Amino acid sequence: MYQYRRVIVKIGSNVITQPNGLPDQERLSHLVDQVAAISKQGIEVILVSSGAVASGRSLIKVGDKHDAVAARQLLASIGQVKLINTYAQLFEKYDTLCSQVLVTKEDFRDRVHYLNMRNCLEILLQNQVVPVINENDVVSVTELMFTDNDELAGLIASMLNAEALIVLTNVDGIYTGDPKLPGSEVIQEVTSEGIDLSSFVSSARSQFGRGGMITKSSIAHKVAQLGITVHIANGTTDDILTELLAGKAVHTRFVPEKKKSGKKKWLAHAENAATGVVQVNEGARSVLLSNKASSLLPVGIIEIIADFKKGDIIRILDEHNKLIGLGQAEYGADKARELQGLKKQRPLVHYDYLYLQA
Ligand SMILES: Nc1ncnc2c1ncn2[C@@H]1O[C@H](COP(=O)(O)OP(=O)(O)O)[C@@H](O)[C@H]1O
Ligand SMILES: N[C@@H](CCC(=O)OP(=O)(O)O)C(=O)O
Repeated sequence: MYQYRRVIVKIGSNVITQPNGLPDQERLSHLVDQVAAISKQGIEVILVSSGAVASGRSLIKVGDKHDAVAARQLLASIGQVKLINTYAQLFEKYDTLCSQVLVTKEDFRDRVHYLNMRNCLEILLQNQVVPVINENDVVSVTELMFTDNDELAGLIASMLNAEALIVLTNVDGIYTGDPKLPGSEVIQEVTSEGIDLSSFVSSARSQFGRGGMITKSSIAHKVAQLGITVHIANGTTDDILTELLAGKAVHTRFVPEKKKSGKKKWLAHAENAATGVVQVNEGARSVLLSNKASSLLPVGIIEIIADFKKGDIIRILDEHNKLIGLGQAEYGADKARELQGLKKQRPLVHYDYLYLQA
């Protein structure tokens, strides 16, 4: 039995799309029934729902004169109207309002913008509204795109301090091999020191999925590291949400580590907003990655690789150029070069504004 107060539920394209590419209205309706049931238990639910492109396919035939990006924009822009209206009608049966929130990666880059979005979502939840979030496919093309809605769901779970992220896909969880092969089994629990999933997870994606299990498992790892439980389960299984929360559904659960602060959660997803890059020596690396709460001190810095200003987000590399963390700089690159290698100097990044990943 899982006791959660706030849960993000991500619904993948394949869960609500029929094999012919059209929306699966029955599945959508059953999922809303389940969301209504768990909301009645006092759990706040936020939906991150794919399905705009699929819904668009049911309304318009895209000629081959458009490239893939234009076709996706066309289908998603038309389809989102149908998708959100379907949700609104389904929630109306429970006297529940839902809302539409369309975002791009840019919305998470700037902290003020990020906080504005978070405030709006909190106000919606305070008014018992179910936010239905999706990527704004009309404007987020190429570099502005999330890898897929798994990444978006991870960002939202971190932003709203959810206790759990439930990722609904079209398989029971992460398998020990190709889910279609008879010998493959569902991996039911994943811990940070546990098995390396990369040998099990192939780049294969389902018919309408975008990210595949590779993005799902890497996002799940990162979110669990921030202290949020991640469940990957089969959204096409009847009663999956209610059964999972009751501890009865076979699925993959990522065990959460110690809860990180809101600022650290924001930093964890902020690599795209980073400007500066600094390289630290082995001594600094081992202190930073130890369980001791340490700030990044100039004595451990061996090179300022890319410039930055006070307050910027910087990437922290070890001697092998591996990213070990992200942090907010207390002062700019010029000052950092002056203090580089010196003892007893002000930290470049204070511990509270430092996110580290082994
Ligand atoms: N080890 C694995 N276990 C389970 N699924 C896997 C694995 N490796 C690859 N996959 C594929 O990942 C797909 C789910 O990801 P994706 O297609 O992005 O779905 P969604 O639309 O839910 O995001 C599965 O349908 C399966 O084909
Ligand atoms: N914004 C897109 C979402 C695409 C996407 O991320 O799909 P999936 O990998 O199935 O979650 C849509 O609504 O179709």
